[in-house]
Amino acid sequence: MRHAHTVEQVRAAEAELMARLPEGTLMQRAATGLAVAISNFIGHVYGARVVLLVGSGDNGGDALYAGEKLARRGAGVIAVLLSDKAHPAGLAALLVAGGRVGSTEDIATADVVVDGIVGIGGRPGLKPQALAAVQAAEEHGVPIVAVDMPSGVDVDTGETPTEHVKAALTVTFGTHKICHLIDPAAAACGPVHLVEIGLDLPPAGVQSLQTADVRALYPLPRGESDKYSRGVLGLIAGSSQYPGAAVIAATGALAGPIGMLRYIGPDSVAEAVRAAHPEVVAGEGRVQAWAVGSGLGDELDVAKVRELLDAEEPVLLDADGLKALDESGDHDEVLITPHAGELARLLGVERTVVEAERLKHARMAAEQFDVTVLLKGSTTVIARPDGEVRVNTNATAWLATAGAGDVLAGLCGSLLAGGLNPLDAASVGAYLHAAAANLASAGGPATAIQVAGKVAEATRLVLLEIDSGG
Ligand SMILES: NC(=O)C1=CN([C@@H]2O[C@H](COP(=O)(O)OP(=O)(O)OC[C@H]3O[C@@H](n4cnc5c(N)ncnc54)[C@H](O)[C@@H]3O)[C@@H](O)[C@H]2O)[C@@H](O)CC1
Ligand SMILES: [K+]
Repeated sequence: MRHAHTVEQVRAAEAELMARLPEGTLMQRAATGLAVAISNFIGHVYGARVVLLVGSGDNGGDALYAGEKLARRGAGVIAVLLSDKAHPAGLAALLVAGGRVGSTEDIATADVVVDGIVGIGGRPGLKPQALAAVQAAEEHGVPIVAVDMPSGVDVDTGETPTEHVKAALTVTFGTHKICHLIDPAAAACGPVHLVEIGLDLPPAGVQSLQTADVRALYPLPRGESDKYSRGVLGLIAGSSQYPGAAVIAATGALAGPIGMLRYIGPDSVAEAVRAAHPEVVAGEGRVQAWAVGSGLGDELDVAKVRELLDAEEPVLLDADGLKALDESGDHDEVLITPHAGELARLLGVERTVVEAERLKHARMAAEQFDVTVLLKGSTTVIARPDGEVRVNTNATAWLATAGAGDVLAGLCGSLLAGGLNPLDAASVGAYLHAAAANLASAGGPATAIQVAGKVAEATRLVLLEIDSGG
């Protein structure tokens, strides 16, 4: 599990640890890890040209001490001081090691720029001198390694209301922060490298499943399992307008853990589903969970969906089905899978607002409708009504293709029917969906059906303990 803590949690853990260690120990741990990560990033140290952007806080201190270590190994290190309060001991150490103070002009010929402008003490945005330095790096194509996080992002929300650094690598300390996992800030981090500094942290409110977590949660068939005990999913999807959605959702569902899929919908669509998957049973019967909504268009039967929402079986509500959701009733076992536009409609706000503040709106909808929300996007945010959040960060941008959401709905529905609770079904489903997309895409385009076709292989790799980069 990858954990992301709030600034307040990190500060408390740091204070507790600092009280037990000699002064400066934590910063030395951070700076040592940072220097190693920078040297790995540029591939050589001797003769490398490193420019540090140094703000007024300890984030700048980390950069200065890392610069000192690189200078001792023969790098040419130049500090651009963005404040007259740059960490005095760190600056002295850099100068003793042979580094020097320079200006924004030095950026043009640098191999790497180190962003020590602000860390967890920073407010969103960049002041003019910092912005000019960052723009110089961008203009000259010099990669930026961010210390702790790209300066200018909102650390605790992942929002980027104004100018911020776009890093090629982020080196963070002790734990991940929320901005590393939630877009749009996550997209500005590049790969995130975690340096352990020994913090003792409380449970995190935002987490991200890794391969081992998915393996531990996945519902496995047992020796005595039959098609019913493995779980039966009822699928209500597709319409004369969008028959393909039913076929694609069924493909996603059958790639999950269920023993049987029942399809309920117009005869012509049922025929298409059974032509693609002869094993599907058409018509009502006992199910362990429902997946409702993909491609229903205006054939949505609101009364029927509300009846299902009020019944005991877990329900996944997708796409057009979301129009049947209201705030009344007990929705403990309901999982909704909107994209930003659908969530915006549910909450009565603009889509752009949801895209800019994804964590906030996923949590808001979860609380307001008393459901688990899976907000689709480049990073998928899954929020429970009690505020617990899981994030899936590994999707390829090639997954933004028609029908991909139907695959996800079928797969998550299948996991619900297999016995997972909505939070686990959503997070395992999002992980395997992204892993399947990575296999299907392999760096190029892929259709939704091709993604669905790779879910079984992605699952096999997870169960065999092979990290497929999902
Ligand atoms: N506290 C610790 O034990 C450790 C801290 N570490 C580093 O220390 C950082 C936190 O240091 P600080 O608490 O000093 O905070 P920062 O280094 O984030 O800097 C805060 C300072 O920047 C100013 N500031 C805020 N927003 C700004 C903006 N947008 N533009 C320009 N200036 C702005 C504030 O007035 C404040 O003086 C961490 O992110 C991490 O890099 C690491 O060394 C690990 C150990
Ligand atoms: K930074």
